[in-house]
Amino acid sequence: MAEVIAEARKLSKQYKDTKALDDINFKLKRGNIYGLVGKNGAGKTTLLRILTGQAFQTEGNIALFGESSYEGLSKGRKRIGAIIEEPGFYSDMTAEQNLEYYRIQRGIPGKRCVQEALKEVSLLDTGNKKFSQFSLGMKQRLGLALALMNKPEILLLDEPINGLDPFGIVEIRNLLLKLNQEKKITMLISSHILSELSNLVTFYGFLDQGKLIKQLSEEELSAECSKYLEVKVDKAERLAALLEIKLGCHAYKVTSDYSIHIYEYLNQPEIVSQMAVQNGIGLSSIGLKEMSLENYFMQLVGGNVDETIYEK
Ligand SMILES: Nc1ncnc2c1ncn2[C@@H]1O[C@H](COP(=O)(O)OP(=O)(O)OP(=O)(O)O)[C@@H](O)[C@H]1O
Repeated sequence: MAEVIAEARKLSKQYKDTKALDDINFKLKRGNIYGLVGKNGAGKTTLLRILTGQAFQTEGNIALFGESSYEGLSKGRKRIGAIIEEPGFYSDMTAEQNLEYYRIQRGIPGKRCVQEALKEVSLLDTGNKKFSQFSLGMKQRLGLALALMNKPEILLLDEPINGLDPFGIVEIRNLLLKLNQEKKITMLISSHILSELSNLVTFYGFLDQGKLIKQLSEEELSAECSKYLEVKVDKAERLAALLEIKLGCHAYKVTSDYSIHIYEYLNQPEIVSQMAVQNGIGLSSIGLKEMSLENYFMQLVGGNVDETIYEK
């Protein structure tokens, strides 16, 4: 079992009129890339800010590396790198000059860490180029270099992919994967776009109006978003019984009295429809459906959309 290196227990944060976090329980395990997904205002930044000590909870507590005392948290925070707000880089300074400025300001000993961090994010060769001449992707990577300077074990990244073009998204995603796999850095990454995190995240938490409404692994999410036959009938329970008895099929989910999702026979819906009709079940429709990541998210946080591939 992987070690829990950051944890929130019954964590709430009340701003004057807003409950930004409401009874959050979550665990970040070593080696994981945890994706925190929620619409704007869901509370993602607030959670990250509490972990870094930039904000304080009104109820509950947090633990870092198993420690929840004031001293323990201060020590733990030295092992974290974070990009929560856009770091204020100087536009007329180079990548190296900007990092050197922050190195001194933060009291990080040894100049070498600047070059090492720039190397990690492939910005060593930017030479005299000023920050103002950087692409958005380069600016994001410099932010990441800043967060890497203290050789963190955990990276907390607030919307690191926001605003990037598709090329920039792939670049940052690959970089984060490399840091996770080669440097064994555990990550907590927030986003308001679920699909941005795919191919990157190992565990998801969905935050809505301050509540962590669902947590699941990448495999579980893929299974929930897989293709299925949606069958609308007059008696879903009876169809379920027939699926088991007549077809030996257990891969189904009854979603209402009149609807059932079947994860087999995707290319042979007629097997299901014939069996239903032959056994006196009223069939009103059968169609192949697939839940996209964004639609899954919408369904969780209030919308209700899905995609039909074909309808019979
Ligand atoms: N300093 C503050 N004072 C009052 N309310 C705040 C403060 N910071 C955040 N909030 C409120 O708390 C709620 C959660 O905000 P938070 O920034 O954590 O959400 P978020 O999911 O990160 O969204 P976004 O991506 O838009 O930043 C919002 O309703 C926000 O308006």
